[in-house]
Amino acid sequence: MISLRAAVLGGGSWGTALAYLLARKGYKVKLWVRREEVASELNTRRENLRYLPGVFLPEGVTATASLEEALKGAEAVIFAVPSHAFREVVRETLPFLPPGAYVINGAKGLEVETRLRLSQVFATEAGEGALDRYVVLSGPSHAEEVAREQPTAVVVASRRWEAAEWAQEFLMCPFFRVYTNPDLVGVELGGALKNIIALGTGICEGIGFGDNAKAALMTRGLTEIARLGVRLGANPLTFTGLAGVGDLIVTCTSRHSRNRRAGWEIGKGKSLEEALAAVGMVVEGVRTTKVAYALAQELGVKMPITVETYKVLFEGLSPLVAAQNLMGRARTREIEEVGYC
Ligand SMILES: NC(=O)C1=CN([C@@H]2O[C@H](COP(=O)(O)OP(=O)(O)OC[C@H]3O[C@@H](n4cnc5c(N)ncnc54)[C@H](OP(=O)(O)O)[C@@H]3O)[C@@H](O)[C@H]2O)C=CC1
Ligand SMILES: O=C(CO)COP(=O)(O)O
Repeated sequence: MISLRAAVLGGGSWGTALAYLLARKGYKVKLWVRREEVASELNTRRENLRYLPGVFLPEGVTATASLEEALKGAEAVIFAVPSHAFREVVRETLPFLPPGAYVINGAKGLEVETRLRLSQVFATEAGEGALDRYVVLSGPSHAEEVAREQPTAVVVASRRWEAAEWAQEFLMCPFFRVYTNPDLVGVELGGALKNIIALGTGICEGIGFGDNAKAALMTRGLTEIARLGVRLGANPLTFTGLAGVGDLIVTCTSRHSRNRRAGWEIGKGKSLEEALAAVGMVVEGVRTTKVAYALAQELGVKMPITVETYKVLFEGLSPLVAAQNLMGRARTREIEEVGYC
């Protein structure tokens, strides 16, 4: 077995699951968390009680609150912090990033203030050339299942094949199958935008609607994800893959999804703040809805589900009225690009 050194940044559910996976591959893993007391609890208990209870960390994982220590000698640095913390953590990481190390980002979101994808955020901090070693990891992969070695298939994308293939080899193991895709833009957008639809699906379930409504939201949601994605330069085929429909299915249907759960709480009548408190973990779709809503207005892209979700989250629109608004839209074709002969 090849013994590599990896730094995983972020001790939430995803960082903990990825640290578990890499240690099971025989790598030496440093798991960086921002608080000293959390690092020492992880090292003594060997369990992340708050974010991933019931999973025991293999011996190869050592937690630390020092970025310098985490990054020392790392061949790969895996970011698993929420997207709103990504720029700040990248900035703090850069002085210690070993030259030649690959950067793999597992976060699924967009930066609210700039509306940038996270690879663009990375490039603004680390320089454009650093993207040659930057890889995004996405696809249907709930931490709770990965860390229990349940079969999972994901996708890695980079602007350089060599970097994507390196990450593929680095991450792949019998319970974690990794595909490559050259479409960095599409893979990033698929992972971020599906969370909006998962919130919508959760709301719909919370209201008490059935499976027909859920399937309609997922299908029409995919249409608007692809519309915005293509407008931003993505390959439409990416949205038929793991980072598109794959992640959409899992996030809209899984009991593990925090986005779906937050939506469900809202559908049941909770405010956004109450729903987020009930979930107690990151709900990326809330910020992503803000960004996608702004991009849709600015670029003139039709995204009715995103617009109604935005109004429910931020303008106090009743979920029931949002559903009526969607059902009452003017009649239209399913595939606008295909005409009648
Ligand atoms: N969970 C999953 O199954 C998957 C998650 N993802 C993505 O991974 C990313 C991380 O999510 P996840 O692990 O689930 O989140 P969690 O809510 O489980 O944990 C968040 C973690 O981030 C830490 N954190 C929050 N703010 C900062 C900050 N400013 N600096 C450093 N650390 C910070 C928290 O630390 P503290 O406790 O100190 O606040 C906590 O350890 C998200 O973008 C998510 O979409 C992708 C695939 C699967
Ligand atoms: O992206 C995920 C699974 O692929 C995690 O989704 P949630 O953040 O909704 O739990």
